[in-house]
Amino acid sequence: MNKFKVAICQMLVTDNKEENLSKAEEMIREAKREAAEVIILPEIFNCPYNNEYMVEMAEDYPGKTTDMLSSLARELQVYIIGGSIPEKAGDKVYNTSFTFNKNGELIGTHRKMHLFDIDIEGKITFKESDIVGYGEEVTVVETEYCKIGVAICYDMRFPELMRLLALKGAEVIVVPAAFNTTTGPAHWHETIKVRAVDNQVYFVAASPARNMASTYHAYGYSTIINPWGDVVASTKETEAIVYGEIDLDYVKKVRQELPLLKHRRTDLYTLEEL
Ligand SMILES: O=C(O)CCC(=O)C(=O)O
Repeated sequence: MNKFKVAICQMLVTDNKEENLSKAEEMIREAKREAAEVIILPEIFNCPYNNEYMVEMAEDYPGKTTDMLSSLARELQVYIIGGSIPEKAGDKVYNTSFTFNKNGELIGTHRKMHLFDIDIEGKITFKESDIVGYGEEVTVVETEYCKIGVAICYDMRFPELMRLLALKGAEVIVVPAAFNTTTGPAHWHETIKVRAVDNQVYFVAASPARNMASTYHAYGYSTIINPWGDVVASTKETEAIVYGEIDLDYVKKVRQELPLLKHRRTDLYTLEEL
C-alpha cells in the first residue's frame, strides 16, 4: 500500500460551534465520497482563533468535538487528523490536535509546542501564551500507510522540530495551521516548501478559509508539497477541499537520489529530543 489519498478541509470557521461542527462533518463526508483516506482539518476549527473565544469554547477530551471526529472516523473508515481545538485540561487550555484511526481510536494527541506570541508593528499582535499552555511532546502517529508527524502552525517555523519528526520516521508531516494576511503572503509558501525539501517528506499544511468577519484573518492557501518541493495541490483563500496523492515510493526515491538525511554530519553536530 504505497499510495494513499489525503484531503484538507479548508473550512470557514465562525463563532458558532454547532455550525463549525456541521461544516467539518459535511466536508469530511464529501472528502470520503471522493475516496480520501486521511482527512485533515485546520487549526482551531470549532471556534474562532482568538484568545477570548478559545477560553470560552475550550472542551475536555473526550468531549463533543472529539466524539464527533471519532465516530465519523469509525463510520467512514478513514483517518481523521482533527486540525486543532482549544482543549481544557484541569485549569489549563491547550491548542491540541487529536488524530483518530479507522476504528475511531485516538492514536495521537499533539499539544502545540511553540505558541504564537508576536507583535508586528502596525500589522498584528497576538499573544497565545496568555491563555494557552505549552505542549511538551513531539508527535508522530502510526498509520497503516506510514508514520505521520503532526505539529500545529507556528510549530512549523522551527526546523529542529520538523527535522525531529523526519528522524523519528515521518514520511509525511501534517500541520493544521492558520497563518494570517501579514505572515501568510510573506512566509507561508516558502516555509512549507523548504520544510518538505529539507526533510524529504510530503508536507500537508491545512488552513481555515479566510473569514473577514472574524478578528483573525486566516491566510488560507492550504497546500500539499511533495519531497522534491513540487506543489501537489493547493487552493486560495475561500472554502475548498484540497486533495492529493501521497506516494511513499517517491519519498524513497528522493531520499535515495539525494541522501540528505544520511549526509548529516552527526559526528560534528546532533539534534536530540530531551
Ligand atoms: O507563524 C505564523 O506566521 C503564524 C502562526 C500562527 O498563526 C499560529 O501559530 O497559529
